[in-house]
Amino acid sequence: MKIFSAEQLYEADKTTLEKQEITSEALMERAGTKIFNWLQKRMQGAPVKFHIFCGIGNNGGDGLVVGRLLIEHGYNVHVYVVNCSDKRSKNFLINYDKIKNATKKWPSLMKGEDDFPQINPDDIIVDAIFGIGLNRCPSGWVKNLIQYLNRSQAFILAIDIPSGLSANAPLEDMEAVIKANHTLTFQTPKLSFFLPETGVFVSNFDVLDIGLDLEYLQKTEPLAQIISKAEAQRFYRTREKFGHKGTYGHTLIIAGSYGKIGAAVLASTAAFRIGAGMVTAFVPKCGYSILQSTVPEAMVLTDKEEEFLSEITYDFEPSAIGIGMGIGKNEATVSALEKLFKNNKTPFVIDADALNIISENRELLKSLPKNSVLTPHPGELKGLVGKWKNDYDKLEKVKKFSKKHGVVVIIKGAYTITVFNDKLYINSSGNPGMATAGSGDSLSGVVAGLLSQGYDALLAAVFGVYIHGRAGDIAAELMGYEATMASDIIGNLSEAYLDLFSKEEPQSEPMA
Ligand SMILES: NC(=O)C1=CN([C@@H]2O[C@H](COP(=O)(O)OP(=O)(O)OC[C@H]3O[C@@H](n4cnc5c(N)ncnc54)[C@H](O)[C@@H]3O)[C@@H](O)[C@H]2O)[C@@H](O)CC1
Ligand SMILES: Nc1ncnc2c1ncn2[C@@H]1O[C@H](COP(=O)(O)OP(=O)(O)O)[C@@H](O)[C@H]1O
Ligand SMILES: [K+]
Repeated sequence: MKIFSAEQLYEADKTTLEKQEITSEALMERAGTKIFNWLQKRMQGAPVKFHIFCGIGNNGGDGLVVGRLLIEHGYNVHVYVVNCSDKRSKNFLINYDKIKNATKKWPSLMKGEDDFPQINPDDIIVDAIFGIGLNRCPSGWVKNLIQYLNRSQAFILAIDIPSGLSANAPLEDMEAVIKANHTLTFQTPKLSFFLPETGVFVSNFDVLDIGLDLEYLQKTEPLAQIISKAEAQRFYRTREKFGHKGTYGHTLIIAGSYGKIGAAVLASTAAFRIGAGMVTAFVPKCGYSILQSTVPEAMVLTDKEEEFLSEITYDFEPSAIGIGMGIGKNEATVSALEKLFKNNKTPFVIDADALNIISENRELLKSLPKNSVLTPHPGELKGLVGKWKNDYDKLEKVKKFSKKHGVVVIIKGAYTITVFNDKLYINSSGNPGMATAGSGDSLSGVVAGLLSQGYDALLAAVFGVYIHGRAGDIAAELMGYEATMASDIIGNLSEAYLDLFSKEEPQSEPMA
């Protein structure tokens, strides 16, 4: 699924009106009806009280449509106009008249704090104050209203986007945003939903298809692409009947130091489970018997040093190298890394301490093999690209870094984002149960294992992140978030593969 900017959505809106020969009023009715149907399906006429807060633009117009439809179906509804300006939009005004014709209970005009209504914790708030047309931070009594609604404990359903949040621009005032319990967004989710600073205001969301022009949506280059099952299915490469272990490559995992040999175990196992034909682990001497007994399928090479890596030598041609997990930052390791980078054209996955070493020895950036996949968590990323002002600034910095060094960067976290040049791929799988030691090591093994099977760097990154997250989801379904450990994620890579082509259970009946 594509993510479009607010500007592109306005353009899509315009194209839709022209091509479908409908009025903007009809499109708003369509959008409001979708919201109403969503609510009706869940509420089934329940006598709960709805408070609908409408701004004076088209987001407010949507709120008025929802209010009218709820009233017509007998719900207990109170509609408020958050009257922050006289510049009401045309479709707001049309729907303001329509709601006045539908009920004697006209919307209340709010002009300040004195007009704030009483809201009980078991009421429902519909937030239609601002949509994607937000052009400045909410301030004054409108900001106070937003805070008042957030404090109410009532369930907040945001229309299109929580009011105060921009679709694709940074947040200026954290205190002036609706903290929605659920958001119903039109046509495509907005970029802000997926970034840690702004995503917290959205929590859950559903996308409602309002039938914007398909051709426009298909041909327009999006801000970002969401990777879910449908995309992952397209990336998957089938195993050949006459394939042999050589066909699926030989992954070299260079990892571990004294006390952190587990990182090598996890990455090597993950590389096998994702389908690498062979795996060799290169570890300090102290890792030898650990590797041989925990991953008997792997071959093991050891450094001359007992506790850390100092000279990386091997006598075969790996098809991919995963390096850095748990290696520490010993001086000897730094020069071993430098030599390895300079003398290699093998596809690399670079993780953890290898990233920290690069950050602290910037000249290493020059010998970074092109098309490497870098897998930083936020702390490691800061070392690579410097501090950022906000999440949007972070994305720009990473795009620049990716372009300059010709590498793929996986920004790990909830909604891991893979960046290649100026393209963004947002992962949809994964869960907070994966916030556990070693889950990053297993991701590095997964991506290295895919590279060695011939997936190119970008595909290995994007597909690997999806499958890893899906394995984490399946693990968490079985064990719960808290109990999930990195080895459970690896153990469920098999299920994640099988799930890729399993028939989807129907999740809900089609909307009325
Ligand atoms: N583009 C589309 O495809 C569709 C959009 N629709 C709705 O239209 C919305 C966008 O409508 P609009 O462009 O009218 O914009 P909004 O309704 O989001 O708000 C814009 C209005 O609020 C004012 N405003 C913005 N920020 C403010 C602030 N901080 N304090 C006070 N006033 C502020 C603006 O000056 C303008 O008058 C969408 O979010 C969606 O809900 C739907 O009706 C259906 C189709
Ligand atoms: N809240 C979350 N939701 C989804 N995925 C998460 C979440 N927290 C962590 N993850 C995933 O878990 C992995 C953690 O990696 P990392 O921090 O490097 O762990 P470690 O260094 O301990 O191996 C990443 O793939 C990340 O995307
Ligand atoms: K809103």
